[in-house]
Amino acid sequence: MSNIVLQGKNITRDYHVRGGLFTKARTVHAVKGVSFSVEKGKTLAIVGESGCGKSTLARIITLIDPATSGELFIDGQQIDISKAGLTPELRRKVQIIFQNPYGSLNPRQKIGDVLGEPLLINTDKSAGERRDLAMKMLLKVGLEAKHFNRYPHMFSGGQRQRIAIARALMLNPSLLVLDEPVSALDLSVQAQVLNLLADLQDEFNLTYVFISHDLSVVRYIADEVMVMYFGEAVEYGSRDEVFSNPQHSYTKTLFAATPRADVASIKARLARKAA
Ligand SMILES: Nc1ncnc2c1ncn2[C@@H]1O[C@H](COP(=O)(O)OP(=O)(O)OP(=O)(O)O)[C@@H](O)[C@H]1O
Repeated sequence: MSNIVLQGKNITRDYHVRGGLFTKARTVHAVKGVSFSVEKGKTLAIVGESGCGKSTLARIITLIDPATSGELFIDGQQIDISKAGLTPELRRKVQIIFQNPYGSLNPRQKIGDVLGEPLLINTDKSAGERRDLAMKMLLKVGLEAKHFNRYPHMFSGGQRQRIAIARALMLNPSLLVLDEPVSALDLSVQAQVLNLLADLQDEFNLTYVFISHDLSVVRYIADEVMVMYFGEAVEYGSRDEVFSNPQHSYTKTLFAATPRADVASIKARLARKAA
């Protein structure tokens, strides 16, 4: 059996922007024929500067937005990406985590209910089973039992991202798309959340697509790296290949502009934790 969880072939997305009083109508080629594949238990990082098309690609992979053309396969099954919307089966398999989880947490819902909701909607588990599984997951992501009955505003940014991760895992997905998941967090909290993601990946054999503009984070988390530039994948390979021998002039410029201190700091923290 193939070990590929996610495969994209020639994915393209054009946006038609209507003209205004002083501007002409135009087409934005946000994603231009991008292909990739990710094996089970591995992380593909998609990196590039603002506007390069990485979020558009994340929204296509999670069927939040349709593609203009191209093919997408999840667990070997071809998905119709010409229109948006996940089927119930795919909703179990594919989950997305955004930069700011607060926007997707209902301020009037207690965390226990936030975590139980995917089970309520997608399974026929009893209230007691949902409660037990929600509590288990809460502890798994490093939160405490006392947090179960608290509301989203009572948590820090890092804790909210842990809640979002816990909620995403409630249905045992095979693929997690993480769109700038640590960008809004302080560096020390970033390291903790990255560490948690790495632990969960090991434990559940999760597959990640990790979208980031931050090379130091990508260097830590990725197995494979795809660099996007104006909608195109200009570089694609294993992390070590891409970082040690970048081929495209854009990648070289991007790397030259990245401070190395961040990587060292994150690694040092992770090493301390592991010790
Ligand atoms: N709904 C839309 N309508 C028109 N153009 C869009 C739309 N969404 C994105 N774009 C354009 O598509 C291109 C890619 O945008 P996208 O958000 O995917 O980039 P990004 O690399 O994720 O940037 P950022 O990190 O700032 O979100 C940009 O030029 C953007 O302006």
